[in-house]
Amino acid sequence: MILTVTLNPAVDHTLQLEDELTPDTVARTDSAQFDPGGKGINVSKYLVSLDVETVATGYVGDFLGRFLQEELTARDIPNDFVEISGCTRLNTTVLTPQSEFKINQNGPTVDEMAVESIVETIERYEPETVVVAGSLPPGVGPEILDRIADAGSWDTVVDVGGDVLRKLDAEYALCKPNREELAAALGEEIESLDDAFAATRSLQERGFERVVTSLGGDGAIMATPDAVLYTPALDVDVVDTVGAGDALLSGVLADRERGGSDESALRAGVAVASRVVSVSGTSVPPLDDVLDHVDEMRVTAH
Ligand SMILES: O=P(O)(O)OC[C@@]1(O)O[C@H](CO)[C@@H](O)[C@@H]1O
Repeated sequence: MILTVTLNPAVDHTLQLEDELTPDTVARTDSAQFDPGGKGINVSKYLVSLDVETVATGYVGDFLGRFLQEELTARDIPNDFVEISGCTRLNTTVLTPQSEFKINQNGPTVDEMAVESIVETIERYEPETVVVAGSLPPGVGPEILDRIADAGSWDTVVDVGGDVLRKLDAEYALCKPNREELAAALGEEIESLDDAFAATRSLQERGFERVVTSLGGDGAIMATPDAVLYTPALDVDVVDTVGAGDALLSGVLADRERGGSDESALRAGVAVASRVVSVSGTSVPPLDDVLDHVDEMRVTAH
């Protein structure tokens, strides 16, 4: 079972505008979409649709926290959250014909006591894999990741900011940065695909068993102890890219859970991400047939 930990969940508010935003002018729209979100929660949402057993945990508070839990339960996403006193954040995406604007709140402050409650929640489920994904809320430092990774015999997967990645000491089975997070983790510029291959390998050598780098429209890279693999993205119409990295990670984890090879896990990740960018916000498109043609996808070694 894959348990996801979202330390800083969000309600994702998505607004679609027919015109570009203009300063000092009121924009109006009929569309408003609210999805339970935050990176780990999204992974659980996609895993449920991929038929993989999962539970989502993390910190929630106040009316947006209640909304988030109710929505997950209504969508049959198993969840078990730790309640805190602050209010869960509202993250807003504005889609205009030309652009995608994303505004994330920093989130409520979490106190020391709540750290142990999360560890106890994880232990209760005895998961094989724990995925810790998304930003750290105010009050919580990178130590929480090592605490979670060292608390049990599960494989720990991290999808956190590049500066946080530099501060980890425990053993991690997999790390999923995007291009910017990879650059921040290494303190290097990543301009070309070749730079990204070398940087993914460097991060893997710094203590992660595997690193999967999401490159948006350029596809994804996986560095394993033996190889650096690359799969280009599929050619699809993109509505918005919110949740694409989470979808990539879900595909990789779902395939690994079924005993797939590194190549097939990378293909599955790119296939799921390519499907998720075709819907707005972090809603879940049908994923039951998404892995049907992955064998036809190209994987190259670098
Ligand atoms: O502020 P963070 O935690 O880095 O990212 C949060 C977030 O942008 O990530 C998800 C998409 O990946 C959204 O559901 C959510 O709003």
